Amino acid sequence: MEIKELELEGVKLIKPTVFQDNRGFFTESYQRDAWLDAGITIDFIQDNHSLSCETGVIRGLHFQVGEAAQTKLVRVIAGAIFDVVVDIRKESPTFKKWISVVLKAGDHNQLLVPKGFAHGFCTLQPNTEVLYKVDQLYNRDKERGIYWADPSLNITWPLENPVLSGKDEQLPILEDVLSELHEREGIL
Ligand SMILES: Cc1cn([C@H]2C[C@H](O)[C@@H](COP(=O)(O)OP(=O)(O)O[C@H]3O[C@@H](C)C(=O)[C@@H](O)[C@H]3O)O2)c(=O)[nH]c1=O
Repeated sequence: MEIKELELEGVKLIKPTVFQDNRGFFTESYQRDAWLDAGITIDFIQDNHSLSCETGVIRGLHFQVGEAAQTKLVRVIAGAIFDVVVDIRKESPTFKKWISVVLKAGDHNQLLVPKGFAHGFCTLQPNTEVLYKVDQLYNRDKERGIYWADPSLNITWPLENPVLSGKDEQLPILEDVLSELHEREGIL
């Protein structure tokens, strides 16, 4: 297993060991003790799985606030995504900075998204399936989102007219999300 620290503190790319043979491959896509030994001391309690049928679907940018904030461990088992992580911690030296990673089926890479970051992705192929583990349960009241094309973030998505959910179409820009959370300093 290899772990690469990416440019935003705490965001890691994890490459598990993969055993190839004449039948295909085998990999331990998650093994609690090995991941703990590698410094990923997170108690994952929920697994999520999404299918996006078309190329050019954007899901995001999403996060949960307060006690419901989630660490996510993201991987792709069919298709490919342009995966984006944005630092939304106001006190962080990298506040509003984002990074992207292409995750695709067959490369087995996983992206660790810490609490305090918004997450979203764009599908690069049809029928893309994303699996991710989270360390807090889904909480509809605590979920928030940022509009994918927020000009203050300047994310260079690989397309201009994505397929979005009705919810994601209506998301506010980061500045408005932060004003809404103003009363709750430190919530991220
Ligand atoms: C995320 C989530 C959604 N749902 C439900 C709510 C809704 O009816 C349906 C679809 O939800 P959404 O439209 O929010 O799904 P989606 O847009 O795929 O949301 C996901 O996007 C990516 C980028 C993330 O980072 C995730 O944390 C999550 O926010 O599934 C759950 O029951 N549990 C969950 O954990």
